[in-house]
Amino acid sequence: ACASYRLRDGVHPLWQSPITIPGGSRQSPINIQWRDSVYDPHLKPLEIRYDPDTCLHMWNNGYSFLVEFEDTTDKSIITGGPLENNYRLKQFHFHWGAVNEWGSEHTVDCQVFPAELHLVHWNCCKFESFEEALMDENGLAVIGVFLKLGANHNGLQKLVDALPSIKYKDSLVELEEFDPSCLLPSCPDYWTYSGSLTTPPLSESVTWIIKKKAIEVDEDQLEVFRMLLFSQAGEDEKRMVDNFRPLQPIMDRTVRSSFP
Ligand SMILES: NS(=O)(=O)c1ccc(S(=O)(=O)NCc2cccs2)s1
Ligand SMILES: [Zn+2]
Repeated sequence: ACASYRLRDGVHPLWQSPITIPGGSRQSPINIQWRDSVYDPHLKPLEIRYDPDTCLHMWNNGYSFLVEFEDTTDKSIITGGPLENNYRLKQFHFHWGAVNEWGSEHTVDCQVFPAELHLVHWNCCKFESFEEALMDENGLAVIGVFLKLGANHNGLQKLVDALPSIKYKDSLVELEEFDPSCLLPSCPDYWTYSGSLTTPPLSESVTWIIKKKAIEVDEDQLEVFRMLLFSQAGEDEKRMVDNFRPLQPIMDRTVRSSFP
């Protein structure tokens, strides 16, 4: 197990609820032990087709900030990789720390990153809606991308510039087109495993696809994430930081890699 600054068991400050659920056998996030992952030569390349015109708005939901997409057509989908069907993009969001020393949800060989991006998709072949897909073990697919400190990320800056307008919980700002592909590393390599949502309802319905390569963002960009608030306008201000769930036990799961 990883030596961690993180809260292990008990109550997580973010949700004031137990952070492990009784009977959970495939909870997320987990530590990905590189040497324990198994190369699966049958894994296909992930196919990602996002249409920037499906971008709707960005809002602060009191856990993170999320960019939501119009998911009534197959305009923005992923397929291939470990997936049997097409999955429609619904939203993406981030998790980050109060400081650069931690913030990601998943870790690799116990290495934490300052932040992690999640692109959330639902199985539009088998279900009519995200809410329906949420209830099925193959209902959701989330792509995880680690953020590391480095150069300013030009594509991310467009979102960063709009964050001050959604400082408070439940605030929203319209976005014109945004192409989330700019937030993906060019390297196709990924790990994949069966897991769950990392916030309530913690549904065990997620095929996780964790990109091996991180994207670079600069410190100023992360500092703008940290000026968001968990709290609503008029409440006493609670900075939105450390919105990550502690590591969960891998139980009897195997992480597969798309690369040898
Ligand atoms: N971290 S994660 O990708 O496993 C998700 C947890 C809940 C999700 S949600 O799609 O139900 N939206 C609500 C949200 C809550 C927090 C950020 S978004 S996505
Ligand atoms: Zn997330």
